[in-house]
Amino acid sequence: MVLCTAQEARDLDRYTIEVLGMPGAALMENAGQNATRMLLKRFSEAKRAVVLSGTGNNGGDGFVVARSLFSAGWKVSVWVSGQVEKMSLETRAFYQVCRNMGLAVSFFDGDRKEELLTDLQKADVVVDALLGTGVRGALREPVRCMVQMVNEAEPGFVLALDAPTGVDTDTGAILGEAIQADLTVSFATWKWCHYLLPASEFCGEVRVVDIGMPEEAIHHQPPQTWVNDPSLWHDHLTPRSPWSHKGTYGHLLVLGGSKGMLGAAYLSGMAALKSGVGMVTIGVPHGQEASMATKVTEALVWGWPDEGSGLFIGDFPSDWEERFSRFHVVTAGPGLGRFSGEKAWLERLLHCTDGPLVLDADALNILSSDLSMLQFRKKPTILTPHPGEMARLIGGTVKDVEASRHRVAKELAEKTGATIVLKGSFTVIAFPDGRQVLNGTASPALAKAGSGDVLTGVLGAFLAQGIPVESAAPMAVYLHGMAGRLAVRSSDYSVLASEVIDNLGNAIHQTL
Ligand SMILES: NC(=O)C1=CN([C@@H]2O[C@H](COP(=O)(O)OP(=O)(O)OC[C@H]3O[C@@H](n4cnc5c(N)ncnc54)[C@H](O)[C@@H]3O)[C@@H](O)[C@H]2O)[C@@H](O)CC1
Ligand SMILES: Nc1ncnc2c1ncn2[C@@H]1O[C@H](COP(=O)(O)OP(=O)(O)O)[C@@H](O)[C@H]1O
Ligand SMILES: [K+]
Repeated sequence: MVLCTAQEARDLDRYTIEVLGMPGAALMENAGQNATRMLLKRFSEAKRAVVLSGTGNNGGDGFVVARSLFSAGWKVSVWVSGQVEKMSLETRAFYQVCRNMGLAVSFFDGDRKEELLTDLQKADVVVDALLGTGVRGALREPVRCMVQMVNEAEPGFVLALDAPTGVDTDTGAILGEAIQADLTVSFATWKWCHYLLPASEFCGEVRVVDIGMPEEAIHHQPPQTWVNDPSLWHDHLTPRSPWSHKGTYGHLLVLGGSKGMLGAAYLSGMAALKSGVGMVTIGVPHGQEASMATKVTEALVWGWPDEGSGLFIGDFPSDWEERFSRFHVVTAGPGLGRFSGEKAWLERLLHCTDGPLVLDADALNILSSDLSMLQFRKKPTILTPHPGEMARLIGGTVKDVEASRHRVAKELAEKTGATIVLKGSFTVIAFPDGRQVLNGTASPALAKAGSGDVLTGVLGAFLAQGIPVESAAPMAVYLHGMAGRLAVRSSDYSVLASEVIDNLGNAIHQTL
């Protein structure tokens, strides 16, 4: 499913209407009808509704909802935030239909506050059709006053059409005040405000409905962002062939597991094995080999120079060249630690890894000192920072990252040529060509140390199975999030990273 900026949504509408010849009124009718259907699913008995309509096309959707609820036997009153003369052509047509059918339509210019407030307080449902993607700047009167009154009246249920009035479609900022919705029905595509904070907290549940926009419009002018779902990568999640063997599914090297952080590399390695990779070698400092070997029996363990410290040192093992030719993918970071000679070590790793390379955790912190190291890479590099690591990579703060996570991820991907997986409650995957995928499958159960190490392993495993990064990254993030949800038995307080690993099989099975 596509995710649009306001401009992209306008371009899609324009192409559908002006090039494909679809009447704008038909789209508006579909939008209003499908939003009404969502409401009628929730309320089996006729209720009292107040519809607040603006003079733009969002208001037109509101008039369609008002008429449809009225026809379904609801008591409906409509309040309009401007004059008839200001209405767009289609909106005016649907306003006229409401008048012709005898619906109560009032105009609000700030004078009839008491009347509007009483109406809002009596309503079971308020439909917000004041502003949609056409909003510009801080709310002006009388819209601002109407928004404030809805929030004051605290109606039982608020349905917002396309977006709650008062949120900026593209930045997710609040334009002074915003309507607190219970349900937002978005038309044809997702919009950024449904994901970005603080706007997303005003949307309530978000459902996207079809408005009859032909797929052709989306193919003609593909937006830059997609919401993660299996249709993006399902072709690569195929049943395993009965003729396959371990060599079919790739060999992954996991580098990490320094003294005191053995568990991180273990989690990555186990997650990779549970995600179908054929073979895993875990590279740990020499002193850690025995402990790792007793912890994981299914992986090979390879000792790296450590000078007896249990930490990596800035050297490679003598047999690295011969070994490296056998690995299809390398992941480095979980439990890697910081060590002397680390920058030269990472530079060498970037040079000698001939396949995809996933960098996480301390590998990212080492990289932060000099992003130009990435310029040598010919094969895909994937960086999987959490917001703290991302802040170090861009030389900013976590606040900068969280205020605009999609923008910082896109900029870093374009600047470095790497794929960026910026983790969080909504993980953003940004590709160097500007495309992005936003993930919504995760769970706060994953907000616990070790979850990121699991993701690194899942991603490494899919890449090692030959899945291109454009599919492997969204696939790994989606299934990791789903496994996090499936791991919740009693409470999301209690989920362990190892339980997320145990549920990867269920997540894959449910998606296959
Ligand atoms: N034909 C189409 O293009 C379709 C559009 N659709 C609806 O149309 C909406 C977009 O319509 P529009 O582009 O007409 O825009 P809106 O209806 O979202 O808003 C435009 C109106 O809001 C006013 N306005 C903008 N910023 C304001 C502010 N800060 N304070 C007070 N008033 C403000 C403008 O003066 C204008 O009158 C979508 O969100 C969707 O709901 C749907 O009906 C589907 C089809
Ligand atoms: N509140 C949340 N909702 C959904 N996913 C989350 C949430 N908090 C964390 N996650 C996910 O959990 C993982 C945490 O990764 P990270 O912070 O690197 O952990 P660690 O390095 O300790 O393993 C990421 O995939 C992130 O997207
Ligand atoms: K709205």
